[in-house]
Amino acid sequence: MVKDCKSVWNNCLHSIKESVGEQSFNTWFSPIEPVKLENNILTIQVPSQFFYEWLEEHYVHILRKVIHQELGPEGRLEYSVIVDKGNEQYKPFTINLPNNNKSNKPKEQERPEPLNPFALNGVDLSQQNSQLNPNYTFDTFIEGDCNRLARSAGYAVAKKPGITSFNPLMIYGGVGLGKTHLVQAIGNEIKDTLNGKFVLYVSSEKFTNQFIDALRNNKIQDFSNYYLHIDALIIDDVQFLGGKERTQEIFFHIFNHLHQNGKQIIMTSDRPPRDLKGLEDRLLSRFKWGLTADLQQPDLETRIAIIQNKMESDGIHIPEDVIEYLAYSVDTNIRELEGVLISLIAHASLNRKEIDLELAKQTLKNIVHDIESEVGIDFIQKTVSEHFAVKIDDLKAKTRKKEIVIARQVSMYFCKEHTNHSLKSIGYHFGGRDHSTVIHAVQSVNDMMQVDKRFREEMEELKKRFKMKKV
Ligand SMILES: Nc1ncnc2c1ncn2[C@@H]1O[C@H](COP(=O)(O)OP(=O)(O)OP(=O)(O)O)[C@@H](O)[C@H]1O
Repeated sequence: MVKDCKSVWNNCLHSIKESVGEQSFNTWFSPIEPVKLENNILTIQVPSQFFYEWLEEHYVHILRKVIHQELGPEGRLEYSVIVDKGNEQYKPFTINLPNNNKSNKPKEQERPEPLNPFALNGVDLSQQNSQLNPNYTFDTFIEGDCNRLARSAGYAVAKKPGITSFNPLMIYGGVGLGKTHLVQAIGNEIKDTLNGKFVLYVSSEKFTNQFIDALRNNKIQDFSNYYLHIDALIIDDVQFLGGKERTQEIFFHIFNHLHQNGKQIIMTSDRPPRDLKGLEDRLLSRFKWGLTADLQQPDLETRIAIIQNKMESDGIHIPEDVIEYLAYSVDTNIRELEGVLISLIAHASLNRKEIDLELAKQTLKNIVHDIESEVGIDFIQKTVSEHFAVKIDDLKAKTRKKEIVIARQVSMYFCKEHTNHSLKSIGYHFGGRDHSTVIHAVQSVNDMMQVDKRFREEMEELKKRFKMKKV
């Protein structure tokens, strides 16, 4: 009896259905079309390269088994894959399923109806925007020591997406330190300079939810097609993917595809890749392929510049001493600083008052009290350096001049006494010194206070300054 491709494939499907779950069957096998059967080779048509890769990775053993069942040990399977090259027509060709390590040349196939690469869950997303906030640009992102590397790497990527070795670019840092702002600035810059590029910003949470929806609605193909057509993918808060195995799996394939095709991937995380929990090793190792750059807590000067810039762009005038007061008081993160600023402005406008130091202190008493319960390292460095008449920069420099060494040790001592910073973090704020230097400084100051009455009194005076800072 002569076998035809349809009946052979139907028999294969029958066996496959018994081995895979219903959802997987509907997602990965229902869309397949048998194309022909020649010389004991069954050719099946799959909607995309991605689809082929997925089958190859997840179902190759089942496919091989059912083909051998149907066509005997010499039976083979070939794929016909629909390939989309940007705006060109689909150009189908055939890929050989690894079987007995034989391979065939690609063959042309007709595709009845092209897929819409921008359709996701029934919605045509080509009409939607990139989810980028136009206010998050490089112009509004203030540069400081805390973000210099991340910013300049981001700028390089924005000018040549997919071309620099910073692919992927991973930006990490604590809450409210500007990760989203920076990666969106990169996205906006790519869109501005490279017209027509498809840039997408998506949070990992949204990506996960879209994937779950696609699974539920049998739209995995649309989901993957959509993501595979992106020129620059910005994915925020990847730590959120931890423990979500299936989402990681599809992200892994999307990542590989985009990377192999020279597309740019930009990610953010609240911690460095080595500390990400619940992420597969193969994904983590890819995260480290490009460049990882961190965002640190901004120093005083950067905080002042951020406030000035925001007020300028909002057309609001705030006196210098108020700006400095706010910048001193709120050294945790920029979102908090912005929150305090908004409260102050609201308070002034509701009560029809001028913004001055008094109003700032009054209005922000409660908020600032919480934040100021910890005196900042910047404030200690400033106060101590003024007291000893040395430059703040010298506290962080290598110089071993006696008066500077003392000022540095005293500053470290107060940082240890009055802040919650770890020894390591304190050392970091003093030119990257290690924790043993901080221990030594604290010990030296304690020793000096024991033997030198004048020094002890001086220290008592300084201590009051830190206490007075609390409102
Ligand atoms: N360097 C900067 N210059 C100007 N504004 C900044 C800077 N860094 C952060 N901001 C502002 O601080 C706020 C918080 O930043 P953003 O939302 O980007 O932080 P995040 O690190 O993504 O926080 P989360 O981890 O909570 O998502 C935003 O309004 C942002 O514009």
